[in-house]
Amino acid sequence: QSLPGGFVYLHDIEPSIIQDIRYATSNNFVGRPLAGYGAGECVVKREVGLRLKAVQQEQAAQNLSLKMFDCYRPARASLDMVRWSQNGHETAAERRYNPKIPKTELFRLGYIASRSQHSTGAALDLTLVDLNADNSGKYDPSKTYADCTAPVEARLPEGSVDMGTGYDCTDVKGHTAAPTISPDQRAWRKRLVAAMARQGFVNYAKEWWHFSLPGAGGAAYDFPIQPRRN
Ligand SMILES: C[C@@H](N)C(=O)N[C@H](C)C(=O)O
Ligand SMILES: [Zn+2]
Repeated sequence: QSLPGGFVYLHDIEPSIIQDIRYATSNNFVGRPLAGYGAGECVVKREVGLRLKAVQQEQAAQNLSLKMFDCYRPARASLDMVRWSQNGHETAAERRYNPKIPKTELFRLGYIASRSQHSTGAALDLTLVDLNADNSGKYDPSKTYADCTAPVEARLPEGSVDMGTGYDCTDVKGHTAAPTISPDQRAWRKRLVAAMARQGFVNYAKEWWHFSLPGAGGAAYDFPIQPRRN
């Protein structure tokens, strides 16, 4: 199954990496699947995939795994995010992701890009999973969770280590060097940043979960993400 532009399915390179591609589901800040996400599959440039495999192999020795939240993002999905930010209303469920900042400000403040590096295949959103921990908590759309800056027990469950905020928490607490997190949370962030850096990935200071591989990008793509064939 060939993809355009040298993209591959991460599962075909390293199936042990956990994938929870949130923009293919309703469990994200928009509250519905985004345009172009026809399947919850992490699609990456081959070089990016090989480096993720190396990170995964190193972490597996400590009983940890990477968990991908977003990989290649079709350009139409970013335009969908722009339209969402301008739709004139904000729900309580949406504000769980941006409790202090109106959604109309998220682009200007750099939390979402209208032309994202994700569309070039050079950017990734991810976290770490402790394979020894109880990761059984599942997101329940009928539940009212606390916002993404709340203690982990009160936030929506993500089945991953406690990084101090949930994924896509557009808040100063989500900044990688935020001073308001606990020593354990800081240690997890440092661990992820260091592991990714050893394979050349660079973290984005405003989002502990967002990394890019300098030089891996190039043109932005808009092909939809489709189910992987076995
Ligand atoms: C929206 C968030 N997950 C993200 O990836 N932000 C960066 C800035 C982007 O949109 O490229
Ligand atoms: Zn990102």
